[in-house]
Amino acid sequence: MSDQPDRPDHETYGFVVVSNRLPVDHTVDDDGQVVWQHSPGGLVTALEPVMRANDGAWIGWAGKPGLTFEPFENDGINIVPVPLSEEEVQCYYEGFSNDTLWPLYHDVISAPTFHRLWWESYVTVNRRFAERAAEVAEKDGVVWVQDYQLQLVPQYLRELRPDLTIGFFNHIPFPPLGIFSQLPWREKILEGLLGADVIGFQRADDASNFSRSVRHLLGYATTRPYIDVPVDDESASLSRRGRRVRRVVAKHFPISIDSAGFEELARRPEIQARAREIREGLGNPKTVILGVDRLDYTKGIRHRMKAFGELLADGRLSVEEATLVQVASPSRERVEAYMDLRDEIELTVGRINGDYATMSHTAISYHHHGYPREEMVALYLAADIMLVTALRDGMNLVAKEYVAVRHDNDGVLILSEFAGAADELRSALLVNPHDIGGLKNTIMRAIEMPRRDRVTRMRALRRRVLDNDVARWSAKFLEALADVRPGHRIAAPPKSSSTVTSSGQASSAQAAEAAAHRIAVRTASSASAPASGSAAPSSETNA
Ligand SMILES: O=P(O)(O)OC[C@H]1O[C@H](O[C@H]2O[C@H](CO)[C@@H](O)[C@H](O)[C@H]2O)[C@H](O)[C@@H](O)[C@@H]1O
Ligand SMILES: O=c1ccn([C@@H]2O[C@H](COP(=O)(O)OP(=O)(O)O)[C@@H](O)[C@H]2O)c(=O)[nH]1
Repeated sequence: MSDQPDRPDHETYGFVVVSNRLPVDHTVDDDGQVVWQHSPGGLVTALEPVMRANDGAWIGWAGKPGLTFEPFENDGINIVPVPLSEEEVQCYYEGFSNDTLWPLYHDVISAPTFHRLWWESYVTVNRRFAERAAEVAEKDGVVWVQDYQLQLVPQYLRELRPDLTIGFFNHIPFPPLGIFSQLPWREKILEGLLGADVIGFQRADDASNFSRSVRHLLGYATTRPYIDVPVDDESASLSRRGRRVRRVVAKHFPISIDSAGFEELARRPEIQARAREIREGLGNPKTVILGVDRLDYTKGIRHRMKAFGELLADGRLSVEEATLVQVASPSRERVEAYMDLRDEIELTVGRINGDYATMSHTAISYHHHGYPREEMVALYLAADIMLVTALRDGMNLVAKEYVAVRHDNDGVLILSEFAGAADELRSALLVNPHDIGGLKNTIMRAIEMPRRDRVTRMRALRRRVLDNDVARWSAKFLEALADVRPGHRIAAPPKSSSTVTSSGQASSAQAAEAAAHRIAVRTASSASAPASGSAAPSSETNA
């Protein structure tokens, strides 16, 4: 156990976020210049505004193997990179994280692979992230660990720095006991997570699945939302069974987006003009249907194409009436299941377009590309129907973004009941994507829905998304952390991002303020870092 020295010889922070991915990826452009590009996925979308509002540090991997960087500042965020070797990218990231845990935690839609070597790499990398967090966290600080790639970090970090308050948030589903039990290292994963003070999940079902696994596999007592973890510490509190325990909270905190930020973009004239241009480019079909996903087998892209293709085949739709725009942003491209999926989808797009497209209208406008936020907002504005058909999804922020930008109160959201967002967005048209007949009927219902009904539904959806934004999510999580360690001084500053709710109130600010009253706010020490975006690689490494 190495407690943080009172005066470390490097920058430390009162609030530290640890995630596999940093908000920026290291890329090199055609002229050989280093460009820090926005990283893919919802985790980054959600955490960026939280980090911008707080003077903390973000620890993570820069998305390329073999590179080491000094800490730097990018766009107002202090970045502390953790290196991964080529072998670790293969075994820890592509292997254990994305070919073992990802399919296992998403209903085994694809078969998970179990390799002992991958597990060993996962352990090694989790230790490295924990050690880096132990170095940069201020005494009595808050460390907030993110997602399934880092489930052992809370335990290792607690061993290294018992003074810290540790949170963990799982962005993907937590599977039912029957599925989780397949994992050869299941107890180790549970023990790893239980190093945290608060373990957050997207849905109430995820939290219940986790508590049930703890009860059955570790035999610890659970009383929702608490889990009593036995400890060898005479100062720890006594449980009802007379054992010394540390009390951990496991509950749901549905993640969200910077709703006001998205709405603000949608009100810009140039983005509205771009939306019109997109529709014109598609030949002005009566209805534009939009899908936006990482190219991932959990997203049900095949199912939605099957449904759309059948509607064209049945003659219930024509390409003049409806175009499906599918953005499939590149993801995990070296994992076999993702390569197979890409082949299958692109074959399907080719077939459907070959059969039904005309010289003036395409059936599916397919884009294997990652777009910047402004273009995403223009696409959302251009779309009459947003089609989210995930077979299983932690949350699905795309659904919330679509709602946030529709300040005209128009547009229809079709949402899979297997996406976490379906727990909150009950006024969407909810679908079971496995039921292709039902999906086809729902698409037709959305196309034919009278404006009055569309507006009623969209208004209700917007209330949810504007009131429950990402600042409120982080404030609630940090508040739960503060409650778990009463009397313990927490150095996290939970400031809010600027947000106005549908009712015109500063909801996130209020939530954050409430949290702030319960937490002794202390300003984190500031980072001395190279100028914004100017980090230079200090060495090549095979970490
Ligand atoms: O980092 P990658 O391997 O490229 O993957 C991108 C991210 O995908 C996952 O996102 C999840 O988090 C979202 C926000 O909570 C949620 O809406 C979505 O349902 C999840 O799938 C993954 O969990 C992240 O760790 C990845 O960075
Ligand atoms: O071309 C794209 C495709 C997606 N996204 C963003 O990626 C995130 C996807 O998050 P979601 O929770 O829907 O799914 P995930 O990819 O995290 O599983 C959303 O913020 C999208 O706006 C983006 O910026 N550009």
